[in-house]
Amino acid sequence: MSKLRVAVLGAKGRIGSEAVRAVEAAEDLELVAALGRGDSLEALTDTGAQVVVELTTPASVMDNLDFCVRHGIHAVVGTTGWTDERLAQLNTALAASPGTGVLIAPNFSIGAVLTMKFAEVAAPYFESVEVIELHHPNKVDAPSGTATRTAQLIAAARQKAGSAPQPDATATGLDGARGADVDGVPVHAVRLRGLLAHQEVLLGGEGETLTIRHDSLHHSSFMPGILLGVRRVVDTPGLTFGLEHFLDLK
Ligand SMILES: NC(=O)C1=CN([C@@H]2O[C@H](COP(=O)(O)OP(=O)(O)OC[C@H]3O[C@@H](n4cnc5c(N)ncnc54)[C@H](O)[C@@H]3O)[C@@H](O)[C@H]2O)C=CC1
Ligand SMILES: O=C(O)C1=N[C@H](C(=O)O)C[C@H](O)C1
Repeated sequence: MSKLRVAVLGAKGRIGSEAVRAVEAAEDLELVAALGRGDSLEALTDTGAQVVVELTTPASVMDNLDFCVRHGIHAVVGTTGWTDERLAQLNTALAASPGTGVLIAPNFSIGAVLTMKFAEVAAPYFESVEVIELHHPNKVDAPSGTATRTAQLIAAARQKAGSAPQPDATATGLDGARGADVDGVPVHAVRLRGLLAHQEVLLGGEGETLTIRHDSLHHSSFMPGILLGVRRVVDTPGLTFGLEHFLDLK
């Protein structure tokens, strides 16, 4: 059986360099391009890449995906910064390129995907819920894509269940002290040397709290999810948002 031809964008970055090694080590995949900032995207078509793993920056991802989708190259995207407007733009591009698949995964690690799922399930059973994400200080975006997605899933689950707004008597204080408001869920971002990627979901009810915590201790935690995405996206046209759809965890 012929190997899937894979390219990595952001190949010199923290996660991109790990992804290069993971693709090289996979027997069913062939790394045909490893591109960094300033490299021409023509290398993707020249080398016949079938799937691109996009791990760059929120500022670069849209142009890169536009090129891939226009050329019928599937993409597995870990880069953050997704908004409704960006997703609509991507969906429009995909509609013009039937058969092309794009997976956007706010987080590729199985523990983080499960954290989101557990938080979604638990959220309607508690009065209060807040998200704290903790990352290395070189991260350019805040809050993290994972925390934003977690808060959105929590908010949707609470709305569906008819949950009341969260109790919060805060009337005065410093701007930002209560975190960012993502669909009514407070999200707090910590940047600390020594950390990699961590998240806590704090849930509180009468006389009890529940804490769901996940820690990515090494970039290797994201590799099984990236490889799964590469293998599945080629048979999944259109936009898939969240690795849970490839884990039968919806
Ligand atoms: N979904 C997930 O599980 C994960 C997602 N990420 C996300 O992946 C992205 C990258 O994270 P890091 O590796 O930590 O950042 P990084 O800054 O270490 O790496 C990004 C790399 O992309 C390169 N780059 C920028 N524009 C480019 C372009 N147009 N073409 C090719 N390369 C380009 C940069 O020069 C840099 O080497 C971030 O958005 C981060 O949040 C990171 C870890 C896990
Ligand atoms: O920048 C990172 O490191 C990470 N980014 C992703 C995010 O913003 O959620 C995934 C993970 O948290 C690591």
